[in-house]
Amino acid sequence: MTAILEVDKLTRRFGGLVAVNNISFDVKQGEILSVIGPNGAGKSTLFKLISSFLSTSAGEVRFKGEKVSDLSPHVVARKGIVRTFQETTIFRSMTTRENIIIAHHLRSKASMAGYFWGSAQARRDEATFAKSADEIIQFLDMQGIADELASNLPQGNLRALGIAIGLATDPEILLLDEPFAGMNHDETMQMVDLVRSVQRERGVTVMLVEHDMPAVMKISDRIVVINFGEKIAEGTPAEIRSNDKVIEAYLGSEDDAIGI
Ligand SMILES: Nc1ncnc2c1ncn2[C@@H]1O[C@H](COP(=O)(O)OP(=O)(O)OP(=O)(O)O)[C@@H](O)[C@H]1O
Repeated sequence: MTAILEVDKLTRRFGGLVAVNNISFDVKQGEILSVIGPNGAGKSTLFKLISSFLSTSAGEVRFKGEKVSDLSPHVVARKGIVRTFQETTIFRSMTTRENIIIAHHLRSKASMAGYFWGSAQARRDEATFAKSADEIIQFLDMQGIADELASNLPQGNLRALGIAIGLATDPEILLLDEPFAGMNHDETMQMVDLVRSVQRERGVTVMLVEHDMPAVMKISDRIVVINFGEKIAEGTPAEIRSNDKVIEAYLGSEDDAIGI
């Protein structure tokens, strides 16, 4: 598999603190790659650098060979690197379907003025977006909550809506920030299946940051482990599970053991 994303000697400092220190790894087209590490290891900072929500101190990120670090976040998102947050921006007073339709505007061809005046392009986009939203709703099996207000949805459904919103922007790489946080076992396993189907059936490359080790071990093709801002290991779940440096990093940390 070829690399779709290259993280090359990436560094980010906050004053005297080096939150991400000279980290390099590749993300292969179509894989699910998890980034793990104890609390404060630098995972969120790494994600923010990849999605350009933070500027780099040194090094760069390349998407299909082109440097994307230090561009503005919306430019990076339009190129196809889309980050969903723990609490993705969901309009609570809108329905599931309306939220997904709105999210499509990131890839809209019409200008804002076009929307205001109801241009032909804007009308074409609206029809396309509504059709695509229904297709995403079907794909994620959300028909039962399509017309429900987001404010009425339980946590698990909101998380799935976050993925739906991500898909609406037609991503090539989806960055998921703690997709299983706060979920019980059954909800987590449903979410694991959902993310797997996004990868398998829609060909989306997925990167995720997560603390839930059993879920990480189940879902990941490969795992990158960071500690104190540095990469300490990279490999398959089986390799990571038995890696001495990883076990040592997790011993005495607040996180659960590596899930052996
Ligand atoms: N904006 C900031 N200004 C100063 N320090 C920061 C900033 N953001 C993160 N840090 C520091 O950088 C280090 C890495 O933080 P980061 O949030 O990336 O870790 P993490 O691995 O995501 O942690 P967690 O698992 O607890 O979410 C921490 O010491 C944190 O306090």
